[in-house]
Amino acid sequence: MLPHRSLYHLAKKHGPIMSIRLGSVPTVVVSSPPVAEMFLKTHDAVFASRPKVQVLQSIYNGKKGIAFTELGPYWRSVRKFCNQQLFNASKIESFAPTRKEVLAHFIESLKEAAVAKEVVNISKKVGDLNEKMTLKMILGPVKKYEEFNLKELIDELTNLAGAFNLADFVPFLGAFDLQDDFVGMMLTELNKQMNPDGDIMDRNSIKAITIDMIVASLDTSAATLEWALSELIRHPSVMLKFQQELESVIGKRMVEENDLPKLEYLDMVVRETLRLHPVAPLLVPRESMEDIVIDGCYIPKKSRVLVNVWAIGRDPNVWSNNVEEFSPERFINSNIELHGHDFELIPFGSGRRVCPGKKLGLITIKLILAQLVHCFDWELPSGMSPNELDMTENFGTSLPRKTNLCAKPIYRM
Ligand code: HEM
Repeated sequence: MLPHRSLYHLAKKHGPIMSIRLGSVPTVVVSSPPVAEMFLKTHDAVFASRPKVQVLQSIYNGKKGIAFTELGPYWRSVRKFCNQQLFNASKIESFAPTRKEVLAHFIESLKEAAVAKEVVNISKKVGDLNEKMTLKMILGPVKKYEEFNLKELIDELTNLAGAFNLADFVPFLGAFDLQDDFVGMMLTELNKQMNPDGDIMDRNSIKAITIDMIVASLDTSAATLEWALSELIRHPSVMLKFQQELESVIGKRMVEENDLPKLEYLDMVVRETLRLHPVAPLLVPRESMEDIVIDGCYIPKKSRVLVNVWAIGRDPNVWSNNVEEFSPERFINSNIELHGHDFELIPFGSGRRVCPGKKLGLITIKLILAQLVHCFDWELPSGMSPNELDMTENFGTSLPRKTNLCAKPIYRM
């Protein structure tokens, strides 16, 4: 059984704070919204660090990225820099034309598949599309990455992490040929903010941060998209309601990014998808920075903390008894949002380490999903009925479907 599922069943028996040992590491598992709030809000400062991941030490050649870096001046500088340079609203907005162009090509290729009555591997296609959109934004106008199957390399890297050797990796990254001006500018800015006695940033630090960013963004958005479309295919009445919203708000044209705030049902579909299928089911592990007692439970310094958001999304005290049912309607008149302040629904985490790519991820997911559903009906192959669709999860760096989602697009515009 996958870890988030085993821990969910254990929590039902032992409660929302469980202390377990993973090897020699004391580990605390959090499984309810009020307890998550205590860890990620009330005592966020104590739990905002990350444990050292041995494998990454060698992958990153002793350099640090952002996602697995301990709390301290280095992480603060990198996070501030990324927020300013990549995640601020105007930067995200400035890449809207790129997203539009890449998506238009994608829809054209699906239209061709529809004419040829072909079954499409949606998981793969959507993964490729998301990769193109994200890399153009993170790496900028760098051409060379297109020569590599980066996704495959990263998958291999994360799967074989134990056996991975950076000696092979650095030359490959060198081929990105990150422009000297860009790297130089980043280094000057970052080193300006560093504590003089602390780490010094160099080209390999930038590579570590860049890789972190790519790994954090690719699988997460792609897995969310394939779950969303799987649930829509399994629930034709939800699909229909969503298509009706698109028809009435958009009409017979492509969806634009500035339409997204008007699509309320889309927003509910995405919230419901992330409730049932949080792609980081245990968030990214935290580490406590001092001894602390929470709810009568003593937690020693350097304990690992796992927040089971998969279990929180199935808490019957919050979501009533139909927790396993995909029902976007549960969000009608609900004020449970994805901002990270409502602990009933925290697929992006919360507090200091909350996902900085949340806004970008949600725009990408909503735009692609709306377009796929507005332009096409989807039919499962070989006469398979919607309730026969396999929904098994596969545990990896994220929580994707075990089998690829394949379906036949039928153009409907
Ligand atoms: C569906 C999309 C996404 C989901 C569900 C997701 C989820 C998460 C989660 C759960 C965390 C850990 C939060 C915590 O510890 O409280 C995280 C961290 C992170 N995410 Fe995302 N993410 C998504 C998309 C993205 C995108 C598109 C990017 C970048 C372009 C990104 C970059 C990062 C980074 C850099 C971190 C580490 C932050 C830190 O440790 O300071 N994520 N994400």
